[in-house]
Amino acid sequence: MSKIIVRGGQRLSGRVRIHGAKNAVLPIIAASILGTEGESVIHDAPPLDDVIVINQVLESLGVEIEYKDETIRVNARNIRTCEASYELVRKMRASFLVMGPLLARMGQARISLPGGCAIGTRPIDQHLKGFEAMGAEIELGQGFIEARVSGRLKGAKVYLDVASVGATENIMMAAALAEGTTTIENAAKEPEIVDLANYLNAMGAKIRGAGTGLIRIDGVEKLVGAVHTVIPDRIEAGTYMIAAAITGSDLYIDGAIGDHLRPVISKMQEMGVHVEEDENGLRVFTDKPLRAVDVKTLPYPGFPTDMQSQMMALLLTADGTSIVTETVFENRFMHVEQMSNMNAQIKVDGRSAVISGGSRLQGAKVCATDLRAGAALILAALVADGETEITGTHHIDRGYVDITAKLRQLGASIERLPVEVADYEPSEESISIFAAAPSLA
Ligand SMILES: CC(=O)N[C@H]1[C@@H](OP(=O)(O)OP(=O)(O)OC[C@H]2O[C@@H](n3ccc(=O)[nH]c3=O)[C@H](O)[C@@H]2O)O[C@H](CO)[C@@H](O)[C@@H]1O
Ligand SMILES: C=C(OP(=O)(O)O)C(=O)O
Repeated sequence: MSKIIVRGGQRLSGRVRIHGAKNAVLPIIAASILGTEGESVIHDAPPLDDVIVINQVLESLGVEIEYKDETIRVNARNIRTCEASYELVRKMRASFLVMGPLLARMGQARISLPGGCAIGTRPIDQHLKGFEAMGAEIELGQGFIEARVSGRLKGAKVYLDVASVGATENIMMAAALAEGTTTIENAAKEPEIVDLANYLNAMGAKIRGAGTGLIRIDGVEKLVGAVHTVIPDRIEAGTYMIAAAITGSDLYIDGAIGDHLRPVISKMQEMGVHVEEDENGLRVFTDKPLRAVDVKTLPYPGFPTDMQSQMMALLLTADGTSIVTETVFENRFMHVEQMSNMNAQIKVDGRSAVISGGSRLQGAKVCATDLRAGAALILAALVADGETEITGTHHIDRGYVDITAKLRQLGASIERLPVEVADYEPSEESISIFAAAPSLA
């Protein structure tokens, strides 16, 4: 266990390299299960705890994985079991993404319930609705979800009640090997969906419309290993864009794709931040005090919920009052209490938070309650007076490669220290993102 110590007040400068996207590589690794022949080679796989966990899930199924220098080689010719254990699935919700590929290839899958998490209940009803529409029988019991189909899954018309990223991915992977055509209406449009579809198509799938609300998948009989390079992480890029703006610095975000970050760029420009785009990345800098703006999270291409807490950190430094409305997850304001310990002036009213900008942030002892909350606390700490100590760093390690080293190299005063178990409050278990009861509703 470790804690991160930040001493605020340093200007940053230079360039920071953006790693491959966590939320793209996880479904891509899950999809590699579908390759009955050949090897998949996945480049730019970021060295993150979540990537290690999904690799372990695949290995537990009998898939051979080699992970070296940000490249993963997958040989999925032999699947030994169709059951993903509680021990692994509890570590990471996205493990549930192996359900679609296993069901399509093996005709059965038994996965531990992924459960809710700190940011909301996170049901999986839309995933299951899609599998059922394709002919699967679903049984729930003893903390497991079991899905079976005799013969192949059948193509079906699936309308998603919510444009769920995970359900779109799981159904798309299952449909790739189904008999006949599947359409997903009200599909999620995130760039990570497009990246997954590109990988599946390289494996031999026939998917059209990924990135729009209507995806059409003509099922094929066989998929084979393929070579793929994962897209850059737009949320990691957005986090460093805010690091530049909050510290009044000038940074080059190497590898960021402007098109994937349109809502973040627009909001930051509305605040008075300068963003210059070229083919290799983005330059972000400020030359005047920032203005307050209102932000509402929405599915892509709306403002990403995964950038909400970092944006809130930036709004704390703006002139005036901002309102942030979270519409994607019902409980994603846990950073507010931690930020309040740093003298942030924020009032939460249901799904909205009213942020009074301009009060000086003070260093404090705070806890990362989830991944992006942790990133936002680091950002706030970069401009706080004095020292901030952040625990709960295992959440941050799920989604940011070497965040302390990257920020230090840009000029931040930041270090990671080991933490004595006795000093660690609240306990890792009690803030576990998997603590809440599972929900299917
Ligand atoms: C690994 C990964 O890619 N994680 C991302 C993914 O999570 P994830 O795929 O879990 O998020 P979803 O898009 O599924 O969730 C969006 C909303 O839909 C609801 N819902 C979802 C599924 C379902 O069957 N029923 C249902 O009601 C959820 O409770 C939530 O309110 O998209 C989220 C929304 O952009 C991001 O915050 C996560 O970083
Ligand atoms: C919520 C996130 O991830 P996950 O869906 O893996 O919990 C995130 O990346 O911010």
